[in-house]
Amino acid sequence: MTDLESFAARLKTLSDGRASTPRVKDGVMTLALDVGGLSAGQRDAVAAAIREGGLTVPGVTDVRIAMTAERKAMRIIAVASGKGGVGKSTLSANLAVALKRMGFSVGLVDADIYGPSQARLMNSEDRKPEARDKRLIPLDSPLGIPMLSMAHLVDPGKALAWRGPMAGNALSQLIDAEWGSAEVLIVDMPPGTGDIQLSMVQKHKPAGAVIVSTPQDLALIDARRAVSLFEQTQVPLIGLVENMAGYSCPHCGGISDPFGAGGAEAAAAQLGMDFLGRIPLAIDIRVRSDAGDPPAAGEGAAGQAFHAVAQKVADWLRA
Ligand SMILES: Nc1ncnc2c1ncn2[C@@H]1O[C@H](COP(=O)(O)OP(=O)(O)OP(=O)(O)O)[C@@H](O)[C@H]1O
Repeated sequence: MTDLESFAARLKTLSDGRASTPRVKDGVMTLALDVGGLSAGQRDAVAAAIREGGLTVPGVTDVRIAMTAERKAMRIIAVASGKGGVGKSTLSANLAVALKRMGFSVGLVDADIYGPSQARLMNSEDRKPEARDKRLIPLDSPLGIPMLSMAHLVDPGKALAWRGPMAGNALSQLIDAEWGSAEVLIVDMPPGTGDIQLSMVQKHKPAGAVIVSTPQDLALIDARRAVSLFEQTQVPLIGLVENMAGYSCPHCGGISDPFGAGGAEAAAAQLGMDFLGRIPLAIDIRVRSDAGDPPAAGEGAAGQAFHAVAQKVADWLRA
C-alpha cells in the first residue's frame, strides 16, 4: 500500500466517510468533503484533521479541500407568547431537541435579549462564540444542536439596558450567524408584542410561528395578541401549544388544573388555528430544565408530550 493509499483509508475514519478519494499533483493534495448536516464548528474540525493528516503524506506540501453541501434554505420557526413565564423557552429547547431526533438539522436562537435562558436549558453556559468574517459561529450544545443566546455574549447576571434598536441589532446578529447546513432555526422570541418582536418578524420573515400559552384566561388574551402580530405580518401560524396543563400530584396522584383546563384548545379553535398539544405541569420538566437536560432528549412522559407537539410541527414543515 502506498503512503497515499494508506492515508485514503485513514481518511474514511477522519471524515466519517464524507471525503472523496484524495489526489496529489505537484505536492498539492485535493479532495472534496461533503459538509451537509455539519455545523460550522464540526466542519472546521473535520477539515483541520484532514489537513493535518494530509500533510503527513510524504511529498504533500498543501492540502486543498472543496466543501460541498446540498444547501436547503433555512426556515425560521418563531416560538412566541404574548406574555412571559408561560414556558416559551422550555418549549423552544425541547422542540429543537425533538426535531433533531426526527432527523431535521436544527439550530436554536435565544432571542429573549433581556432574559436569556437557553444557555442554561441547553447546558451551554460559560461559553463564548467566535466570529468569522463578522458573523457569529454558533456554539455546539451537548445534544449536538448549534445555538446562540445573548447569555453567550454578555456577562451572566448583568442587566441589559438597551433601547429597542440596539436590542434589535443584537438579535439580528444571532439570527444572521453562520448556521451552516441548519434547515430549521427555532427562535425563542422575547415575550410580548412590541417593537423588537415586530422588527424581528419583518426583517427575518419566519416561515411559521408556534404560539405558547397556559390555559389561564389572562395568558390566552396575551396569546391572542401574539397571534395578531403574526397575522398582521403575514407569518403563517403553525399552531398553539398549551403549556402547564393538568398537574399530577407526586404524592396522591390526583390531577388538578391550577391554570384551568381546555382554554387553549378552545382559543385555538376560535382563532382558526391548529392545536398542537398539551404539555403537563410537571416537576420533572422544571427540574430537568434547570439542570440543562431537556426532557425531549429522553423517553419519559414529559418527553413524549414534547415529541407529540414536535411531530405536528414536523408534519407542517414537510407539508
Ligand atoms: N410544563 C412545565 N412544567 C413545569 N415547569 C415548567 C413547565 N414549563 C415551564 N416550566 C418552568 O416555568 C419557568 C418559566 O418557563 P420558561 O422560562 O420556559 O418560560 P418563558 O415563557 O420562556 O419565560 P420568559 O418569557 O420569562 O423567558 C421555568 O422555571 C420552567 O422550568
